Amino acid sequence: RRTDDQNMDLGLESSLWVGNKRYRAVLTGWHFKWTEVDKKNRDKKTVLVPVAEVAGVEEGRVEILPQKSVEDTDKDFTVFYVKRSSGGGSYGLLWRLGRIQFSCASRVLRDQWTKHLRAALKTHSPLRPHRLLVFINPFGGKKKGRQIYHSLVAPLFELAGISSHVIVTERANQARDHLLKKDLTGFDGVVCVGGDGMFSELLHGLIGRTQQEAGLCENDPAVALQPCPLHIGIIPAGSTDCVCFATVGVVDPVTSALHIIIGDSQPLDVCSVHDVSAQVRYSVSLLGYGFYGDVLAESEKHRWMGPLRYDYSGAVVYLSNRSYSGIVQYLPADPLLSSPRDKTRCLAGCSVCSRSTERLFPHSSDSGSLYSSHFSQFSTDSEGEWVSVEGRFRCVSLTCMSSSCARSPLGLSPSAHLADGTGDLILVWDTHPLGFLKFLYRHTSTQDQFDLPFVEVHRVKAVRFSVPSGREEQEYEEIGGFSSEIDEGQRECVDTVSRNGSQQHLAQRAMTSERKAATPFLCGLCCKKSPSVSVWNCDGEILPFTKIVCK
Ligand SMILES: Nc1ncnc2c1ncn2[C@@H]1O[C@H](COP(=O)(O)OP(=O)(O)OP(=O)(O)O)[C@@H](O)[C@H]1O
Ligand SMILES: CCCCCCCCCCCCC/C=C/[C@@H](O)[C@H](CO)NC(=O)CCCCC
Ligand SMILES: [Ca+2]
Repeated sequence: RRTDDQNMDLGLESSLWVGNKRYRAVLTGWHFKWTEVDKKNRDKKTVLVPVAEVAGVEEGRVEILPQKSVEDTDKDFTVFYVKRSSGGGSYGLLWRLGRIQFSCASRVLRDQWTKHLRAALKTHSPLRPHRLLVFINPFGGKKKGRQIYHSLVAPLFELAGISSHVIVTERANQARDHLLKKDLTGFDGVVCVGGDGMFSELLHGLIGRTQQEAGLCENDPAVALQPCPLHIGIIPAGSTDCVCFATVGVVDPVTSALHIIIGDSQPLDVCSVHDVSAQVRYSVSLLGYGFYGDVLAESEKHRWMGPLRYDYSGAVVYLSNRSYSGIVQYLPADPLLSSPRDKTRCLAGCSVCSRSTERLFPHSSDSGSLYSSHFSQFSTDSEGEWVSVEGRFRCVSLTCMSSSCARSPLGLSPSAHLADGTGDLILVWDTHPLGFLKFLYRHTSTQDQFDLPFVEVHRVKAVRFSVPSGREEQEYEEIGGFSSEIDEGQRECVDTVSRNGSQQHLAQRAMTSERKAATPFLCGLCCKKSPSVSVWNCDGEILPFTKIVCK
């Protein structure tokens, strides 16, 4: 890194006026600051803005939002920058467009300021995008995607000198297909205006395109995937917007637009989900079987309700009181490095994530080989020991990030990291309805949802899931409250660790007294037929297969 002294060629210092107040403005390369000076030449308040957070510099007195207006005066210039707002209890995560209009003593000085500021921007913000491909889903969330983009985002992109090619989608998967097939030359990034489903389309399109160009078959679980050269920007306009919330910290189109403008980026863990034979799917937030799969399947019938469909379907599925048999195998991550029960939160500059590259790819020097060495560890099962559990579950969830969203401000796994190469596997064993309600309710508060006797959480590198043989074909089974069949299921639950191919029995799970006490209550709720197999919810999309291998 160069120091400020070495950057004095970009520096500038002079008096400037804002209205009738005099300021001393200083540009040092990395920073632009202005200090009000009183009549006795004493310094008052200083505002310091990193050059990397300057969104744009305009000649004249300019306003952008809510509408653009320009007063073309030849001694004035306007600087737009990222201003952290404490609104909504988000402690500076909410960003607004700050604006200051300066007057100079002469036009020459004004031109010097605009020239120096723009040069500093080029030098100190080299990762800013110049050309973006924007996909708008006009039907996501509350169907406001187009309005959000045109009124809040496009003016900011224009200010920042970004040219955008906008496509309003006319069908599902259009954005994915475009990324897979069309010419992407000249674009520095892609943007989705929509929800998690739209993000997922772009993710699949970009990963697929990158593998195609590298001549790789992404459906082959043994293939080492190539990293994607393009970044994805998310303008939230969906129902859950979990990827946006968990990465940016707030769901706010202006904040997201500003992150895109200044070239911010956040690496993300992506989980590949393979069927036995069919196409691979990718997940970054929730891969969920049981409750979350059922909620999604139910909610698809009520899309017309908009974001409310999840609340309605959540209640319907909760009342149907289902649990499912399953065999879960997982490869634990190194417990010395982090744990899903620690109290860390993964934010920008997270120490676990900043060391993750080194840890995951210890012998590599460039990103191409980094990825190869990462995935080669999964092609052989030599690293670590697979743990196997079998029984009846309310839900089995795998999340690569916290998956926080407005419904669940701390998320499915509050201390999950965004880019540490691991996911958190949450096993919720069958329990009585009130116990499960307690588990769900804790997602909405700061209470630990893992501190319950029927919940387990494991930080993992890979997971396999299947249903016990015979179950796939069996479409319905009689549940009849906590019937003898469920007790049977409980007795089935065994934890095993496979060591050198041999299965070592660890524990027999017993039905807790809490569960037994709830049995009569349950009978009233669920004496009806229920499917024996659930579906997988993969970031809000239903997977057409049950048996999966994830890494
Ligand atoms: N023009 C379109 N018509 C119909 N469906 C579309 C169109 N464009 C995109 N889609 C699909 O709509 C689905 C849902 O979109 P999106 O994720 O934007 O909103 P959402 O489901 O309301 O929000 P969230 O995913 O955050 O819950 C996506 O899976 C996407 O493939
Ligand atoms: C008594 C109060 C009970 C309240 C229960 C709240 C539980 C909330 C947990 C929320 C977890 C969201 C995980 C994110 C998943 C997204 O990838 C996915 C796509 O947008 N959303 C859903 O599948 C939508 C899934 C919605 C589930 C409700
Ligand atoms: Ca992770």
